[in-house]
Amino acid sequence: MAARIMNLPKHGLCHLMRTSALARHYAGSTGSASPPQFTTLSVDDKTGIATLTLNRPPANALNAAFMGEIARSIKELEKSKCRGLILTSSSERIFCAGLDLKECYQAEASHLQGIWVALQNLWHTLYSTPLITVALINGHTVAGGGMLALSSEYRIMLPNFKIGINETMVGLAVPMWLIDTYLNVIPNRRVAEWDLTASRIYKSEHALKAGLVDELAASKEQGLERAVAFISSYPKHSLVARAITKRQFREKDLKNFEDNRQHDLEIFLSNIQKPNVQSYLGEYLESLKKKA
Ligand SMILES: CC/C=C\C/C=C\C/C=C\CC/C=C/CC(=O)SCCNC(=O)CCNC(=O)[C@H](O)C(C)(C)COP(=O)(O)OP(=O)(O)OC[C@H]1O[C@@H](n2cnc3c(N)ncnc32)[C@H](O)[C@@H]1OP(=O)(O)O
Repeated sequence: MAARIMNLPKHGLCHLMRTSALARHYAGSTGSASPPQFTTLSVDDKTGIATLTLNRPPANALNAAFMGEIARSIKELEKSKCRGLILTSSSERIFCAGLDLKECYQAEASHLQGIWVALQNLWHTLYSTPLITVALINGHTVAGGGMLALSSEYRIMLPNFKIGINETMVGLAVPMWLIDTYLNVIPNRRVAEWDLTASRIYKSEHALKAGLVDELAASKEQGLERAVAFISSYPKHSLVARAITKRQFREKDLKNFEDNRQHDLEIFLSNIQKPNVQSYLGEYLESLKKKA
């Protein structure tokens, strides 16, 4: 396979687009269009499949710059001839630990707003992309990390890791757009309600049984092979119709989100700044440190 790192001359436009009008326009909603810091992107010339590797040690915790970078890469890939995207992690233990909680602790309102808007934009971009998306979950993925995995179309996970949405455990409600995303994967409302209210975290093997992930792979290499096989299973001639069909399935969720985007931001800002939530967040961060 002739994979290229960062340059996409045959498939076009990805990196040229960082300075194009579209990239500048997009930067308005996904953060500044500075060069990638926290991800690497490679595209296989033969298959047109891109692999975006999350690389923000130690936990791939999501801050605004990181989320903006992921969202911009997706938008750029949409403009190239890429057919599919594999999301994975450079870490051997953690796919993504969700929002960077250190940046949510005792932060200015404007900073918190930037984080939440970036999270909203990232969700919208990934959930609505016409690209065929696969999350290759080669480590733990919780909260915002669970969001990345669940917004993708297909999930391949390595054994012995954790996946789930644990927001109620950190004292906060799960937003409607994430409930809709969860239901798109686990349509059994009772199970979904139980999982999200109880902050249920699944081990890989149980996640497979529950339908939260689609396959387990023994290694990252095997997972990559399976991800390529999944994306390649869609014949080229079906891609446009496929993308329209995917969009139709997700349209209602996207519209609900757009209708409530501002309200969702206000709820987050109000909750995250509450003294009891901040105090709990401080303790939670200490507990993460003490584990080391
Ligand atoms: C307060 C919540 C804010 C808003 C939510 C409100 C509502 C919205 C609801 C849903 C929308 C979706 C968005 C959700 C918001 C979030 O994402 S909140 C994030 C919640 N995340 C977590 O609770 C994960 C915490 N981490 C872990 O459980 C474990 O680290 C993990 C299982 C991922 C990996 O375990 P392990 O391999 O043992 O690693 P360590 O625990 O040792 O961690 C390694 C280092 O990474 C640091 N770290 C881990 N997680 C975070 C994090 N989220 N932010 C910042 N830093 C993190 C950890 O401290 C270690 O650092 P060190 O090596 O000690 O320096």
